[in-house]
Amino acid sequence: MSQEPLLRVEELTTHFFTEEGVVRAVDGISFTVNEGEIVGLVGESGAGKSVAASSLLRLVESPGEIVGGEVTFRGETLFGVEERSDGELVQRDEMLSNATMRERIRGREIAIIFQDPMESLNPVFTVGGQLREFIEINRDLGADAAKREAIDMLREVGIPEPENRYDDYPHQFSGGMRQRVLIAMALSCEPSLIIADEPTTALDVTVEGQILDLVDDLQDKYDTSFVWVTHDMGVIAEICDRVNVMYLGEIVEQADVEQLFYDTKHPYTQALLESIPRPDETVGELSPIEGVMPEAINPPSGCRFHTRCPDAREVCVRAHPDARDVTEPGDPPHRAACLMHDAFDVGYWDSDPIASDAKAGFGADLTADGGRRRGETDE
Ligand SMILES: Nc1ncnc2c1ncn2[C@@H]1O[C@H](COP(=O)(O)OP(=O)(O)OP(=O)(O)O)[C@@H](O)[C@H]1O
Ligand code: NI
Repeated sequence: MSQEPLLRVEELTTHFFTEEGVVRAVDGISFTVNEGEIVGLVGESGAGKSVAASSLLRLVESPGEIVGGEVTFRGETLFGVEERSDGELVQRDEMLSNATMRERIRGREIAIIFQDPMESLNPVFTVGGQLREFIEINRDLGADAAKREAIDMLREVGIPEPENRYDDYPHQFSGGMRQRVLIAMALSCEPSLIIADEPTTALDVTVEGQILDLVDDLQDKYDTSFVWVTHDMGVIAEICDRVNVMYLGEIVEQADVEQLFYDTKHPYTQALLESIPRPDETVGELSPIEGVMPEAINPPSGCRFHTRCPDAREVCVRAHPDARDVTEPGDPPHRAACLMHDAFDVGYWDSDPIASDAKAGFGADLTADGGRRRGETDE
């Protein structure tokens, strides 16, 4: 596509300056979102997904700071720094002001939905009242028109009898219903982009499935683009068009969902895929990822995944792979940051394999399911 993407993220870098050291939460990530696309950001806990999501809207709080890179939305600069001749990083002139971000971008053009609806809904006000007020403020509608719109939106996201539920308080709604309310709120200003940070993670699978179906339908209807944050490859498979796999602040693989699942180019993606049930495999083949993700304060040298990678070789300890083009002929663009690909040409195949946590089984009891090792899964 030659068209400028809706959202373009280049080398975005967000660090936390803590007493223990600098946490490199997001360390130079680049990706795009085109009109009408659902783009996934997937990785384990601590990978940097949430920090990346909030960085897009400049919502990072101290001691965190966006220290590099660029974010543009429809060609406008949401964030951008440049290096002055004396080496100092300064904000670019065209970067939108805080007031513009607050008044025009956030909520209106780009909405964000968080995992916990109770953080976004005020428990002392009614659900309908909050939705109405949000619509009044952001769409310059009068109270009556905003109320009608609020009820329509509640109906749209599948709240039964919305006129009757309008005056209920958040605690009178189930978790799934509250999440639907947040989706209604996000959609009510007809934004071009919605950033969703694990909005279905706290829900049971049935309700999660219903919400993902709803998002799919609404996306078709409104042509809204999404950045969808999740740690769950199953969710990625269900709704995403393109996917970015994150590990320790970096994007290690980037591809269309089809290629990511069936022509996987990074061992970390492979490991994530092996840890979820797939319709084409039996449950017995499930294996949790070995080891725990290291700290982002002091990431491993070379490839950050080498300490857990089943394919790690000596060269992986030394050479840091930036993502490169590994697209197969005839396929859509595919990038991966793994030294085993020809694109890197660092002598991976001549390098000696090393023992990683994965091979030693070390740290296996720290995996989410309480320590089954590769090959020990239930039949
Ligand atoms: N306020 C903070 N101060 C210091 N470090 C932080 C802060 N917030 C996040 N981090 C660190 O940034 C890194 C990325 O965190 P982030 O919340 O983005 O991970 P995530 O991928 O969203 O994980 P999860 O799936 O658990 O939500 C982690 O190492 C985390 O400890
Ligand atoms: Ni998160």
